[in-house]
Amino acid sequence: MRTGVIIAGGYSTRFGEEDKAVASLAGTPLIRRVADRMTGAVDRLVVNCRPEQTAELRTALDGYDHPITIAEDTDCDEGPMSGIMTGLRAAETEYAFVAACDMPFLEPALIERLFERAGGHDAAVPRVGDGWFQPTYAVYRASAMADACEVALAEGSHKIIDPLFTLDYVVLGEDEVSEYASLDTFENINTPEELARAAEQLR
Ligand SMILES: Nc1nc2c(ncn2[C@@H]2O[C@H](COP(=O)(O)OP(=O)(O)OP(=O)(O)O)[C@@H](O)[C@H]2O)c(=O)[nH]1
Ligand SMILES: [Mg+2]
Repeated sequence: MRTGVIIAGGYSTRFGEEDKAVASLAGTPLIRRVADRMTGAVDRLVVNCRPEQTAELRTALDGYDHPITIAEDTDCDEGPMSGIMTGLRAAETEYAFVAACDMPFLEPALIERLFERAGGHDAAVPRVGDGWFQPTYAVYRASAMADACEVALAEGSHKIIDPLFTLDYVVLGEDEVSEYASLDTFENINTPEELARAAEQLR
């Protein structure tokens, strides 16, 4: 059994007034597009958000066969690492794929590969280009990563990559990633302009 965790507790400040998680990407709420891209590779979903987002996100995610657990932040605005921790704590499977709510071009084949490569380790994470890790497009052993995030947060770190470095992790380099996905798969949406461009790509 595999869980897909979507992190959505951010404030979308670059996006503007609207919560980007529910902004319309070619007619579909962004988070629903992300869930659509995940459901082929996982059995259940966990969505991390702030309590005030829950109703709207549930509506945006209505109608899936996959069970969906909402994991609300108790400490809000603590950054993505805190969201990953909260989401992974709610996962009931050994391994979970984690993605941000603003990555509409997730590739199920690459998600599958990340699960395969994580087996027997604590994490599998892509690294493409100039050494950029993609910790919000990675598979984790849920309890190990949640514990590592808790330690990092307690130490005052908010750098999302810090907990990974304390784990037994496998890196998927650009060559391996490219066998499964185009590098656009890591694109994330921060502004209305980027959302409009993503809609163009989907036409
Ligand atoms: N739980 C939680 N998730 C967060 C937090 N900050 C960001 N995220 C999530 O982490 C992912 C990447 O973050 P950003 O692209 O910076 O999103 P954001 O913080 O909402 O947007 P900006 O305010 O424009 O930076 C998104 O899925 C966010 O929802 C936070 O403080 N708590
Ligand atoms: Mg942010």
